[in-house]
Amino acid sequence: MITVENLSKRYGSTTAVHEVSFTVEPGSITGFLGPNGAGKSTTLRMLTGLTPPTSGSSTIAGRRYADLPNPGRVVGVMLDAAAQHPGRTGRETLQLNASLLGVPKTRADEMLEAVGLSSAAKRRVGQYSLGMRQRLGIASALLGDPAALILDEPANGMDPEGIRWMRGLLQDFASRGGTVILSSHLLGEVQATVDRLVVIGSGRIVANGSLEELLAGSGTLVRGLDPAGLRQALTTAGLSVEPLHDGALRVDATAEQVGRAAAAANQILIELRESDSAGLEELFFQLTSPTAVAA
Ligand SMILES: Nc1ncnc2c1ncn2[C@@H]1O[C@H](COP(=O)(O)OP(=O)(O)OP(=O)(O)O)[C@@H](O)[C@H]1O
Repeated sequence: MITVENLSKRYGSTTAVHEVSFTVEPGSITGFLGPNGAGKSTTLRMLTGLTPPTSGSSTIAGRRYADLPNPGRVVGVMLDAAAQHPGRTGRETLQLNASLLGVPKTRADEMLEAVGLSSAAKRRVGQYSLGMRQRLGIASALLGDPAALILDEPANGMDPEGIRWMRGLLQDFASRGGTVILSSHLLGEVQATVDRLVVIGSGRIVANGSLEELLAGSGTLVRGLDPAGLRQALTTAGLSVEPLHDGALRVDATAEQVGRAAAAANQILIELRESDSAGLEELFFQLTSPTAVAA
């Protein structure tokens, strides 16, 4: 289990992370979602002892990262796949990391196999694509056979096939009781992979729950020919309405309730969809927009 309690980080007058708290349970994959600059990397760096927090604390398997005697055997970390030494081959990279961790060097080839890089084992990392470096980073994180994984933007640079592959690998890891947190700035990239979401905007947690809960909470999206008239009609019908951009409205009701209320007021609908991923994406943008966070 990973716990984060009231973590804050200030850089001078900039608050990068403000009182962030959440837990990541074993057997689950949590997506840590937020736009660029939201505070994801800073939070993950604090969690892995690379950045000292201004206040607050975090633990992995019940201990602070700095107190883990051999952290790589407890938690696999990939924060910057591009940071691997470009002059070493994939195999050398993993063999070196294996010796640092105190695991047999043979683990290197096993992990290369596990991430589909066996045929590129002897190539220099500098010649790897970003997607291949992500795979190598994941292999490196898995070397110590840890119970938890912390991955910063692992899908970045991966093609759809790579993302599908990663999904299978992480779901298998979690199904064996592993704890996974992975960050992303794109909901669509991780939506099919994660069970839970922690959404961060401008350094603050703005949503936290299972994908199901958040989907249900995203309500119904509706758009009408006459946005103001439609809003009025829905409000009059007693429904809770939140205007989104482009004249769309988010309503805390089923599509049928929205359709009926609109029909009763002779409002013409041009779009009506219930709590699907598009609705969640919209909600995500709403939640993380600077104005929403400031409100
Ligand atoms: N070392 C630093 N010094 C000063 N400000 C920093 C430092 N590191 C991060 N920040 C600021 O903290 C905020 C959060 O940055 P962070 O990198 O954690 O965001 P992020 O969600 O990971 O974004 P991205 O997806 O772009 O990596 C940003 O405003 C950033 O400019």
